Amino acid sequence: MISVKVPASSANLGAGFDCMGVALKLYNIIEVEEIEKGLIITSSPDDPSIAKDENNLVFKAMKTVFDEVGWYPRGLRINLINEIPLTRGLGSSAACISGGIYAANLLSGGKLSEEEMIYLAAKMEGHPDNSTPAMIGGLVFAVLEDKKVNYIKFVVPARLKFAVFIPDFQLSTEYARNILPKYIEFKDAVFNIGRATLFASAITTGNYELLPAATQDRLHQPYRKKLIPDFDKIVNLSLEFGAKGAFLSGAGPSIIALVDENYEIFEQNVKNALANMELAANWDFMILEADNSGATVFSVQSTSLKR
Ligand SMILES: Nc1ncnc2c1ncn2[C@@H]1O[C@H](COP(=O)(O)OP(=O)(O)O)[C@@H](O)[C@H]1O
Ligand SMILES: N[C@@H](CCOP(=O)(O)O)C(=O)O
Repeated sequence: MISVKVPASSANLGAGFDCMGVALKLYNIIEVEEIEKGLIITSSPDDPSIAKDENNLVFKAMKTVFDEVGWYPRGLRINLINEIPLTRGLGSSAACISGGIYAANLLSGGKLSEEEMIYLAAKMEGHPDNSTPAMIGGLVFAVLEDKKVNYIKFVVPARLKFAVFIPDFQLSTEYARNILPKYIEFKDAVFNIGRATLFASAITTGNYELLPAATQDRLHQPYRKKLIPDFDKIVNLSLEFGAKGAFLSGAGPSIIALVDENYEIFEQNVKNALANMELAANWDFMILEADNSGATVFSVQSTSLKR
């Protein structure tokens, strides 16, 4: 049996719609083994939206690898141990896709290179901003081209923390993409290019004072925040308590605030504020570090199946 550990991810990071994302230290574990025949899928905790048949996202990702390399297991057992909350903008689907591809490649003899796995994952997800950090870790700048992903991985220092606000309601990425406008104004494109470029420079040079300005966005947040009650309240309280920027995580509904050395005071202030605020939903709060490793083998046990 092969166990793979794959991180959550937060995409966009303010201005970098579909091209910037970071892996976070919150994980799913995918256990896979070849069996005599059939497909057995188990999951804990279980969730009705996790398919137990060929529609399961991890299985679908594994199948793209088997089709690519022309090797198929006789049967397959998949066990999912999920820590990443579903449909909250923390890359649960990208974790399934990148983790499934990584596990299938190991099971089928490691024929695909890292670059090939990154490309397959981004193609399946439709954008490379979650799948690439889920695969290789770090904070990634990535563009999906015809046959490859062009990307740069930045190893995030432990000093930078990601304060994550997770509400008790879901928002599917598909829905949150469909409500975006087909066209945007030239000035809004210019606004985002400037901020995304500034973000890339500021984060990689440690100029965190620039991050509140560099994480402003006009491409997706103005539209999506209407679907997230109290979005502005949470962003504003984070900035008041000294966050270096606060924005929607992926397509939402989770919100991320960037915090550096003073994260313990920040955490205390936020917890007190959340306990005393009138909010439409319940919001979970946790402080995470970036994961700089991506999908990794957790354990390998030899299987009794003989070919
Ligand atoms: N652990 C899992 N196992 C199987 N499918 C999953 C798992 N986690 C997420 N998914 C699938 O991904 C969907 C959520 O994807 P998406 O809407 O993109 O949200 P997210 O922001 O969490 O990636 C779920 O409805 C489910 O179909
Ligand atoms: N760039 C995508 C990112 C979606 O991330 P997810 O974690 O919500 O799946 C978008 O903004 O649609």
